[in-house]
Parts: sequence; C-alpha cells; structure tokens
Amino acid sequence: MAAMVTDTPKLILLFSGKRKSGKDYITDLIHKRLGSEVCCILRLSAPLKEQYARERGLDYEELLGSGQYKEQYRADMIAWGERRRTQDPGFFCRLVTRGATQPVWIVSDARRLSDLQWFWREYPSQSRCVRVEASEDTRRDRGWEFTPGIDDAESECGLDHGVHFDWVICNDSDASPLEEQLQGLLALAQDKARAGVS
Ligand SMILES: Nc1ncnc2c1ncn2[C@@H]1O[C@H](COP(=O)(O)OP(=O)(O)OP(=O)(O)O)[C@@H](O)[C@H]1O
Ligand SMILES: C[C@@](O)(CCOP(=O)(O)O)CC(=O)O
Repeated sequence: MAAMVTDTPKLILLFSGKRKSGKDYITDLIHKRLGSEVCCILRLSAPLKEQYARERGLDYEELLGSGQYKEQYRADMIAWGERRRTQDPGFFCRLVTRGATQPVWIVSDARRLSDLQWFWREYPSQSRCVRVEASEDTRRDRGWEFTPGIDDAESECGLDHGVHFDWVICNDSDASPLEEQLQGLLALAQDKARAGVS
C-alpha cells in the first residue's frame, strides 16, 4: 500500500485526561485500528522525557511506560518541562509535530491550555479535543494514588474547565465498550484520511 503522505494533517485528535484514565491505552487502540499509514501518535512528553533522562542518566523507555518508575520523577519532570514552557509554550508541540507525515495525528497527552492553543492556532480546522475519563476507583485499581503537588496542579487540572471536548470517552470497566464509544471518531479519521491521500 502506498504511504499516505500529506502536506498538512487532515485531522488532529488532542487527547487529555487524568493520570491512569487510560490515554495511552485508548490512543494505542485507535492507532491499531487506523494503522501506521493513516495515523501517528505524538506524545508531548516524549522529547521532555528523552532530554530529562539524558541529563540525569535515567531509563527513557521506562519513563515512557505506564509503570511506577516514572512516578518517582513526575514532580521533577513537571517542573523541568514548565521551565522550558515558560520560555516557549509551543516548544514541545513544535518538536513532536516536526516530521509527522500521516494524515491523522493523535496527540496522546495534552495537559495545558497552552498545548491546545498552539494546535488551535497552527491547525484551526483540523484540531479536535477528546477527553478520557475514568473514576477515581478505576484509576486507583490501575495504580493511581492522589499526590499533592501533582494531582492538584496544572499538569493534571489545566484542562478541567473552559475546554469544549468534541468527544468524551468513559474508560471505566463498566462503561460501554470502547469500540462502540470510538465509532464516530474512527469513522471521521478514516474519512479525513481517505480525503487526504495524495
Ligand atoms: N480499558 C482498559 N482495559 C484494560 N486496561 C486498561 C484500560 N485502560 C487503561 N488500562 C491500563 O491502565 C493502566 C494505565 O493506563 P494508561 O497508561 O493508558 O493511562 P494514562 O492516562 O496514559 O496514564 P498516565 O497519565 O499516568 O500516563 C495501563 O496499565 C493500561 O494498560
Ligand atoms: C512531565 C510530564 O510530561 C509527564 C507526563 O507523563 P505521562 O503522560 O503521564 O506518561 C507531565 C507534564 O508535562 O506536566
């Protein structure tokens, strides 16, 4: 199959949600459904973690994973990233979008209004916001524990208010099946990708 290379993205899905709500799980699922020709996952935290790991001699792959390893560094990584963002709010957005050629981009970890504003400004007609929600009980079952300074700070709460979400996905064990909840979003992505093939 020919690569679907497009000049600009046709659709950008900006995912946000609390820790352990399942952002990575759901964006991975969408990626599997659409395939690597159609979409790519962009993690705003990836270049942050890469540089942070390099400076401190840490395991970058572990920082990217969903285990406990990254949690011991989270507060410091947030402060490290915020120093960078204060100088240049679009710094990580520019880094991760550079070289992305698929028609559909999935940003798995929008956390701040400045992240959304950057995409709305650069790609006003393509950007859509998706919220992943899960109850505190579900998140606790996945290893979450309320941590002051993290769960009550901008990194977790920056998009709690004032954002219109185009889709809200409920990722609790008793919610409707994800495949069902993602139907509209997947259909739109497939339409946009088809329309965008060059
Ligand atoms: N619907 C689901 N079914 C089964 N396991 C799930 C589901 N959603 C999430 N999980 C599991 O819960 C854990 C946390 O999910 P995930 O890493 O996707 O959350 P996250 O929102 O990306 O968290 P963080 O912000 O901490 O990176 C992972 O081990 C993941 O596999
Ligand atoms: C430091 C930080 O990028 C960590 C994000 O890690 P994760 O998406 O929860 O795996 C959070 C932030 O940018 O505030």
